[in-house]
Amino acid sequence: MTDSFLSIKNIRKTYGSVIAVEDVTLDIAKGEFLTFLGPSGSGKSTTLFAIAGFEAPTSGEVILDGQALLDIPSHKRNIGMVFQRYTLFPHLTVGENVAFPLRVRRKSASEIKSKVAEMLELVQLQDMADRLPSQMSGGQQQRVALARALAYDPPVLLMDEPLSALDKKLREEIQTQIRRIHKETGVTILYVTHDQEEALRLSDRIALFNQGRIEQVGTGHDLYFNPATRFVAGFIGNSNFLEVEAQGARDGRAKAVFPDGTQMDGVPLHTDGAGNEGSVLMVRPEAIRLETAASQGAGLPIRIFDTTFLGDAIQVDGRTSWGQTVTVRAPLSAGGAQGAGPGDTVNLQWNAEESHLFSNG
Ligand SMILES: Nc1ncnc2c1ncn2[C@@H]1O[C@H](COP(=O)(O)OP(=O)(O)OP(=O)(O)O)[C@@H](O)[C@H]1O
Repeated sequence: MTDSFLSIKNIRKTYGSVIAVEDVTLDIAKGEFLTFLGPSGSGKSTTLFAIAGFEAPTSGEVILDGQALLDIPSHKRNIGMVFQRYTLFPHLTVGENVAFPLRVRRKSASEIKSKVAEMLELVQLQDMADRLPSQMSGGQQQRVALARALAYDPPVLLMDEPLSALDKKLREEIQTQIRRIHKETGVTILYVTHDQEEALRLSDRIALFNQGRIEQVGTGHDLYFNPATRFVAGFIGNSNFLEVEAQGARDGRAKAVFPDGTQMDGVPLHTDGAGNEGSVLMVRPEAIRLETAASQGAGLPIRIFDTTFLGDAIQVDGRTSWGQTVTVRAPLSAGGAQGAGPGDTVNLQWNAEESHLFSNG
């Protein structure tokens, strides 16, 4: 990305012998909504805290709008923050909470008044200015925290799992509000979550963390359809991983040869990250078509051991001749399981470019 607004360069953080963040480099555009997604302990919060100034990284640089941030103390970085635990001042009303950062910045009384009104309207809490935080629900408190963080028009807003304490329905409601507020204000947002659905719903781009590194950065679409590594393919959405040999690698593609001799040409080939042996072919359950043996279609034969009705689709679970389990999601609109059930053998087909080979060999 050429128009980098926030640059994170080679951030590394160690605690004694623990490597919390190994080496993170990332450019974020002005107005972008970028999410750090990844399993617990993968280094998301540590990276965010380095930008916030709560924890100095062991090495690396952070540049915001041309200015080096790491030598500036946290409270002078002018960055907005919203965290998991409600961090409102309990003895101040909602209005006073939102006014707080403006008072610290010595804004005039009239400016504070109009800004507080504007912010409460933005988070749709205009009728609650006089309440205390303890008189509000968790979701409302997080919206006040958001209003307070945005009150002084920070160039960047950092959010660390802000919705993880809320139930699913409330989370989805506030996600919709966060999207709207991002559109209306144009603020650059860095958001941390371990919930892939939340990341897909909110983000322009996602940086997927694993063991202190970013495995891939891209749109949700990129990560879902073009995963760069086995880890990305396994973390986002559902995938089948099948044992395979990759042969005749050429121009980023190879032939997949399964243990039963079934072959598929022209599968996109990726060199996988460290820690994985051999080769696997990854294919999504919904990318697979079923051919019943009667139609004599080619493909990878499996023996079905279970079918499940999912409403709009049938889930078909089967086993290859060498004992690997495969899951297929067969839409009813495309004929569902084609009349096949447990005990039947069917052939699986898919377009080569809708699968991926990950290989270290
Ligand atoms: N103060 C600390 N002392 C020692 N190790 C730490 C410290 N803070 C974090 N770590 C370790 O650094 C690694 C990264 O932690 P971090 O909190 O950044 O992960 P995360 O991806 O944000 O996880 P979560 O989703 O659980 O918050 C973890 O292994 C963690 O145990």
